[in-house]
Amino acid sequence: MPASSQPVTMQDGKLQTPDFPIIPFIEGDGTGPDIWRASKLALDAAVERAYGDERKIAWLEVLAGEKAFKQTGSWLPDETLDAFRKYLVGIKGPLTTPVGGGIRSLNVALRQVLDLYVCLRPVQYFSGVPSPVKQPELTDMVIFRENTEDIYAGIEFEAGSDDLKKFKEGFSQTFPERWKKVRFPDTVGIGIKPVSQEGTERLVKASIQYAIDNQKESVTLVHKGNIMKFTEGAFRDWGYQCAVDHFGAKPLDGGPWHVIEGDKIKSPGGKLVIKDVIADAMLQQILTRPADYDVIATLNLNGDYISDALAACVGGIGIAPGGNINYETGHAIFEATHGTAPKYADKDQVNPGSVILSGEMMLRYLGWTEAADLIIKGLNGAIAAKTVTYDFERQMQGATLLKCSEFGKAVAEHMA
Ligand SMILES: NC(=O)C1=CN([C@@H]2O[C@H](COP(=O)(O)OP(=O)(O)OC[C@H]3O[C@@H](n4cnc5c(N)ncnc54)[C@H](OP(=O)(O)O)[C@@H]3O)[C@@H](O)[C@H]2O)C=CC1
Ligand SMILES: O=C(O)CCC(=O)C(=O)O
Ligand SMILES: [Mg+2]
Repeated sequence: MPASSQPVTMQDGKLQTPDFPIIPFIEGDGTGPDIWRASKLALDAAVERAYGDERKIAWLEVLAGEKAFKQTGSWLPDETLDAFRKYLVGIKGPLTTPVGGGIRSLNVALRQVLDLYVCLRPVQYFSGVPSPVKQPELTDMVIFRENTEDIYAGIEFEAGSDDLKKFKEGFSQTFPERWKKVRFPDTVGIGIKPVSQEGTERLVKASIQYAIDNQKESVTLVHKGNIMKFTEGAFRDWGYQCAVDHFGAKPLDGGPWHVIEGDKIKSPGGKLVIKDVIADAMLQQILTRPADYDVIATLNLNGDYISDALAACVGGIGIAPGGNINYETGHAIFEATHGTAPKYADKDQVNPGSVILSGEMMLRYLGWTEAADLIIKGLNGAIAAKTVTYDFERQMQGATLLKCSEFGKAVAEHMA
């Protein structure tokens, strides 16, 4: 790192980015190292082309996942958490979470420990990308996924465990009638789904503010509140309440939809509609009526499902970026929507587009818009030239197949 490198800081609610910011990064498991090499090349190229010697990212590798475990015996060393705490803004590759047993998700742990309550996942179509839908350009949505609560909080009791025995005793004694409703009580495993008004409010508030700042027409609260009334249903009710309390929303045609109007609303229609949709219906609406949706505010698990489904509509998770953000403290870790794609590990094959675009989001978050714009230019150029990785090439007529590393270079070359 250059001697002049400094941390990003938050002052009076505004992020301050020095010219040589220290940015911690996690390479990631599986395809992570391949993707990171390609992404770093593209990100550094954008910064250099935009600012010459005036600005440069001082990358600081921090460990997590398999690499961390091999080197330190810890999956998520304290030093890594300390670095993200200290340097505020970072980026990461995907980390493996075993199914059924083993360690709990390190990705979720990072979000919870740093209280990165918004998982921001913009889903937009890049011209020329192959898509399974007829009009992919109609999909232009931004997901605000609650990132710290819901079933992801990890309060689970394994069937047959001592903890579950204790839980069952307490629950069955306190709520005997409810306990009787459990179909197979001897072999049941139990998960708890915490959803709070505070957690909902800060997420929905951020989503409405984003919609106002970006002249969007609607925010849709997506929930399964007909079935999970006091968690997902409460999310919907608290979401509408948040629109009323913080933005002066008024009921639309008697409710439950609301509308925000006034000087601060600069959307083409002059109003911002706050509406809600039940999650299963939403998963078909994104295919049948994508143009009806702009900003999506939803709970953790719904947001996870909707992210991959929406990404598929615009070309897949090879090109689906994201950021985990706490808007009050400024802490943010940018990362792709996809996982480690283990069958492609070390083959230099997968699309680094999601991490490159996550880096683009990070540059914009840091206020380095010129470099962020160059990433978009480079990516558009590489796609327009039909020089793409396997995931696009297999669906494109006349495309040239590039390796992961070659795609990173192609993005950099098309910035010119
Ligand atoms: N934030 C994180 O770190 C996340 C971590 N994970 C973890 O990742 C691991 C693997 O999860 P899995 O369910 O297989 O999901 P993945 O997202 O890793 O992979 C599923 C499929 O998506 C496609 N894909 C993924 N990444 C890319 C890419 N960069 N370029 C092109 N195509 C891509 C591939 O499709 P195809 O086979 O068609 O080529 C791949 O087989 C799990 O341990 C999971 O917990 C999962 C999500 C997020
Ligand atoms: O933490 C994981 O392994 C999976 C997380 C995930 O799928 C996501 O955040 O989209
Ligand atoms: Mg996911």
